[in-house]
Amino acid sequence: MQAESESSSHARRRVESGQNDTTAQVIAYLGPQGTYGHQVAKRYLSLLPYEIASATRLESCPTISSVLTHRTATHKIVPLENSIHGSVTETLDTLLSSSLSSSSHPSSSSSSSSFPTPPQSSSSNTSKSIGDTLIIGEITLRIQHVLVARKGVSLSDIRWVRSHEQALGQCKRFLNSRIPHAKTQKWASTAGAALSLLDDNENDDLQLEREEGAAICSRAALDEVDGLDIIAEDIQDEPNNYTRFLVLSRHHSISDIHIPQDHHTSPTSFWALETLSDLTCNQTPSSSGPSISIPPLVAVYARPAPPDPTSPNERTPKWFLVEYNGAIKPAPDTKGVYLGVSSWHVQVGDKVQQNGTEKTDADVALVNNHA
Ligand SMILES: O=C(O)C(=O)Cc1ccccc1
Repeated sequence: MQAESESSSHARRRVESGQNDTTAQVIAYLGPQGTYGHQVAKRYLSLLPYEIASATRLESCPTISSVLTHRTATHKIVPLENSIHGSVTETLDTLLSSSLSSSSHPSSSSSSSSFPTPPQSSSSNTSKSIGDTLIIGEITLRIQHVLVARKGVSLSDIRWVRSHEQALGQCKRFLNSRIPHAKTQKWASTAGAALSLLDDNENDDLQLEREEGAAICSRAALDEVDGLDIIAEDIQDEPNNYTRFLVLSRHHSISDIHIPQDHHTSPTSFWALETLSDLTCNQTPSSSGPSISIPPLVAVYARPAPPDPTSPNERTPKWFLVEYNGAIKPAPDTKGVYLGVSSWHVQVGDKVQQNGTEKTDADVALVNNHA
């Protein structure tokens, strides 16, 4: 593992002074090995200073929510959004539900308060955020999917395809045009779906025939298993297909966060909000009405919230994950729950040069093409 000089000496000082117990570092990711999350976790590990990386292990979790609610992980990797299929709903739902609830969010009922003003301690009102971890950075991974099946199975045999719902959504065009009769089945992860094709004892409600099944996963998933072949490659709807993964860490204080060299970007802050009116701040009365200032928004991700039993006829309530430009740290009267600042960004995989023409079905490479 390559150490980065500046950060390594910083880390060494911390290790020597006993500030950090580097023996218990865990990076939790959506497993099993061979998922996209696993690739990102390995990349993140390679960015850590040597002293920290050598005392850090990767830990596979069965679902995205179990990554985020992992009690002891010091680092967590979760997908946030994809350039083709959009938000990763399980990530949003877990971030929002573990941060927001009427009992754990006393400020939600107050009618006016000022928006978070710059910094004090970043952990002051964050105790209910995801296991005391905060967002610290992000890694964007280029995603190229393959279709895999048991050895000897060809595309014309396929009657069902299983994968993570993001992967199924990113390959819709291929699925609809090449195997339109195939049923799709959501699975917890891409690599998990691939592995399941080999499991003869799997309790399968749909009674699916193994020889008629395929899974969408990364090429790397096949490094971990024997018995599967690639039957089509590069099957995502766009060659430029990217997923943005969040990196969360226990090390909240800026002096403890390792910022990979050359990867600084303008910071963005993440907040969980119960209502969009919590966006407003600094409401100062004036002759023309209240002037409302909202920090520059990068994105608002909305998800259904649990229904409110006291007003059953309300429109479906929503919760929001909001991303602001800048490092906006919590103040005591802050509305919403602070989830951290992404202060660095690593891009894995180059952008594909496109000549402006749309990808056709013929561009999808079929391997063992008996279709
Ligand atoms: O299932 C995986 O491999 C994941 O890491 C989740 C995912 C699935 C598809 C695209 C990006 C992330």
